[in-house]
Amino acid sequence: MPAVVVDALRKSFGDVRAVEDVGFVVTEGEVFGILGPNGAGKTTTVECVAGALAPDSGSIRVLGVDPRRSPRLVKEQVGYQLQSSALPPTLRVGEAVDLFAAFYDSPVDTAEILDLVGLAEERRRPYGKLSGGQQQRLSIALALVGSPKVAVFDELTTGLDPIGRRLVWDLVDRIRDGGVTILLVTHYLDEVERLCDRVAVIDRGRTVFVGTPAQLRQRSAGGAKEPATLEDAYVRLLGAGRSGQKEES
Ligand SMILES: Nc1ncnc2c1ncn2[C@@H]1O[C@H](COP(=O)(O)OP(=O)(O)OP(=O)(O)O)[C@@H](O)[C@H]1O
Repeated sequence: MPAVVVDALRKSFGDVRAVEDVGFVVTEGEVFGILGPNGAGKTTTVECVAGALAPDSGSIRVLGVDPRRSPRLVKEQVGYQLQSSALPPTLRVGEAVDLFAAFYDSPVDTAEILDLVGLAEERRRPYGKLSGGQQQRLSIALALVGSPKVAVFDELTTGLDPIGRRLVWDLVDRIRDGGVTILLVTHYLDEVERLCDRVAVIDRGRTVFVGTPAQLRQRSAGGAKEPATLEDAYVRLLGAGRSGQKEES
């Protein structure tokens, strides 16, 4: 059974059509990247998958379950990484994990999860005193507290230094090795190459590509010379959909 199936998803906010027609299938156990320009509809899509938003139309299945029909079941199966700024600065690391653990019937052990994300030593530190990388790793811990089968990470490494990014990448590897399927919204093509088995590219609310990073390169080569980097291939793919707009040199 696929972990996540999104088909013909559509979602508007008032007059703004955030998602027009998005579809993809995520296989169990893979790290699936979601790419696209600012405002393309990536966060709206994953919020629908996590059951945080109700789609206007289209269908979503998470491990075979429709989040609209069984929101509680899906919320138990999906760990959604909270935007880090949402926590009060005086809340201690261990308290934050205990607080989130209280929402689940059988949460993971606080010490175990802090050990996994490398924050065992920071258990008594207030959230506001953590570095950006530590805050991100805490947000990952909070997403995993309920032992989800699917984890959704939205711009996990934005603003982190190279060492912090690598720590988070290693952590994503370990979470995948633990059998969790991961949806990863990102703007970084090096991150995609490092972590993702397959990606969906969303542009102006529509899926314009689904496949492996290698297929993304091949597709945008289109007979011409293969793009030098995955980022070149991605820019070329999106540029092709923008007639009348020229890339700046
Ligand atoms: N709650 C909301 N109310 C009104 N408009 C919204 C809301 N959430 C998103 N939008 C709009 O929907 C569109 C898609 O937003 P979304 O956040 O899904 O894009 P994104 O691809 O995640 O962008 P980014 O890469 O900048 O995070 C944008 O035009 C955005 O302004």
